[in-house]
Amino acid sequence: MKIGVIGGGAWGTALAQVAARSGDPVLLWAREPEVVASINQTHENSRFLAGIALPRSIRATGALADLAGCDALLVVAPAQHVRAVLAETPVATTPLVLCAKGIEAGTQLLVGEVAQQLYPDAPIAVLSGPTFAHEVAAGQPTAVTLACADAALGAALADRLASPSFRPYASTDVIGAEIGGAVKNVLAIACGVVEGAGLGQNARAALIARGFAEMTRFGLARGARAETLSGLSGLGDLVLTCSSTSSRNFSLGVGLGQGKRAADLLADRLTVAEGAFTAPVLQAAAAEAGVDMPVVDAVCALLDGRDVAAVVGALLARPLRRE
Ligand SMILES: NC(=O)C1=CN([C@@H]2O[C@H](COP(=O)(O)OP(=O)(O)OC[C@H]3O[C@@H](n4cnc5c(N)ncnc54)[C@H](O)[C@@H]3O)[C@@H](O)[C@H]2O)C=CC1
Ligand SMILES: O=C(CO)COP(=O)(O)O
Repeated sequence: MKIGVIGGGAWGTALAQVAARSGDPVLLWAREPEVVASINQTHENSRFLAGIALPRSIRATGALADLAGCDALLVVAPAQHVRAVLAETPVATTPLVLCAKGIEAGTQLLVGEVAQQLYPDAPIAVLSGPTFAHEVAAGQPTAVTLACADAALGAALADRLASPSFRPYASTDVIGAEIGGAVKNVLAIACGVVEGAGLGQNARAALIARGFAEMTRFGLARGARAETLSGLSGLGDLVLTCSSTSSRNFSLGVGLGQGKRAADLLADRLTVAEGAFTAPVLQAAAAEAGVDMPVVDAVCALLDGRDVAAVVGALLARPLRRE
């Protein structure tokens, strides 16, 4: 199975390396000419994944047309850019494995739904879980959810990507796998705020638990299965991203908690903090579905520039309720 990767950021590059562990050639499309040159000439992505030596079997291209002929495509562009990039990609019936974590602004579609809308005849899979790119690239043990409605194709993709340090778990719940990754990014911002504002470890644990309740309510309303939400792509990724400054979303929250402005924190960022884009879309989608998501609402208020103490105070002053 010849793998193509769409997106030469940290995660696309790490996944190209995962796919190359079999010894087979991997073709990676990157948007930036300097990334293409860096991978092809120095076998390193010095812009997005510096310090990791890549095998020569990974070749980079700046032309999406070159991906024609791949047997499966890993889609690793940021969520808000998946539609534009996929629209230029020769796909037809090639299986698409969505690896971005987010919800499209405007349409409220998960990235797998965007891909399905563009290519109704392409089988869709989702790869998601607790996966900091630099740990995966360094060969540290990692487990993910690999969800595909076609269980046989899901198993073939899992076999193709598995290695002693990368362990995919099969699922057929594509929606559930996507919702976990999209929602946890927003909750990670909230946990970063707790850190930045010095609110303590109790508050962080409470946010993880109550945030997971929000993820579950929203996920079930969108048709996700409870066991997927409590698995690697949901609770697993939530715990990872809510506990480490290696998370871009958590780090953004730390800045907000310190009273910095979202616009300043996001300006000139080289890397993507998906939760900042997902938060308002998720808030609107939850409101339309009649799902209560107070932590997500609080993150939106902070991204809009509201005062940290006022937002935290309002969250804690809500009427008491049953767990
Ligand atoms: N970095 C990580 O550890 C992980 C990231 N992800 C997800 O993978 C997706 C990609 O993130 P990273 O690889 O980390 O990106 P990154 O933050 O390392 O790099 C930014 C990426 O955005 C791309 N980009 C910027 N503007 C663009 C545009 N207009 N059109 C298309 N692409 C554009 C850049 O080419 C680059 O590939 C995100 O959804 C992220 O949540 C998922 C798991 C782990
Ligand atoms: O999705 C991730 C880990 O699973 C990466 O998280 P950040 O995008 O917050 O860095």
